[in-house]
Amino acid sequence: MKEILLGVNVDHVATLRQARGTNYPDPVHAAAVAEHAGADGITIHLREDRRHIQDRDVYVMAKTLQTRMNFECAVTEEMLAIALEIKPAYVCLVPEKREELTTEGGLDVAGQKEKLTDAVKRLTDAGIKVSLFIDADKTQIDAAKEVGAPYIEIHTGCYADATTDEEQAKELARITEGVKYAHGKGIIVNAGHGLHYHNVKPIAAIPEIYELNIGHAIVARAAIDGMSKAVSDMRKLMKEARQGI
Ligand SMILES: CC(=O)[C@@H](O)[C@H](O)COP(=O)(O)O
Ligand SMILES: NCC(=O)COP(=O)(O)O
Repeated sequence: MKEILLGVNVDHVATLRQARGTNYPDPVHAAAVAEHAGADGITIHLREDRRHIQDRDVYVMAKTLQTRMNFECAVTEEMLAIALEIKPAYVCLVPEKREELTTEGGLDVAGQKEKLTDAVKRLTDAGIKVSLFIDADKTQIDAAKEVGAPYIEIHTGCYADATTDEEQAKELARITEGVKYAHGKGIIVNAGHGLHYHNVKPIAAIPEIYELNIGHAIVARAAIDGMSKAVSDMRKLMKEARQGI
């Protein structure tokens, strides 16, 4: 069965740095260690409120990453200008609310097709592969196809936040159906948000998923075991899931 790729999100290395306004820990350093440990790519989310990743981190990583950058950002002129300047391999357009603790849901593509068609075209014309961070919802998947996005990233937050086995099974079924529906339409399907060492395998086992973007849980594990082991342990779980172990 095809290997599933791992994008390591280093946002929360920057959260620890911002907590004290120091210059350590450096997400640039963390990204290099994650790449050495086998990460297939590095994801960073430059939020409008700069609560964790800073502009400096983006510009430095644009020069130092050995794998590839998945630049997550809101659909604003400010962020599109930065993306068009650094030209990362990937841009993932995500919804953002300043008051949110973390990303709460998927982008409403269906409700802003014209704006997203324009953003996707501008980024694609610059040679950037565009992904849309959406819920496992057929209307949103159809809209993603309509606006020309070659990739989507299915939001796995409700699956991760489920409080009962029944709810988690229902969310897994919903994600699985959405992944297969999108794949059937020729979209390359990633997934992420809230995945950790005890819930990743059922998602990684979905054969049509191309890549998982995982951050908070890896950074948390790195605080105990180090980034290298945190990344290699996650990759091992994902590989086992694909092998049906
Ligand atoms: C879009 C997504 O799921 C992640 O990038 C998530 O946003 C991590 O960053 P926060 O924890 O700041 O939301
Ligand atoms: N798009 C998901 C991501 O980049 C990481 O989300 P999380 O693992 O930090 O919840």
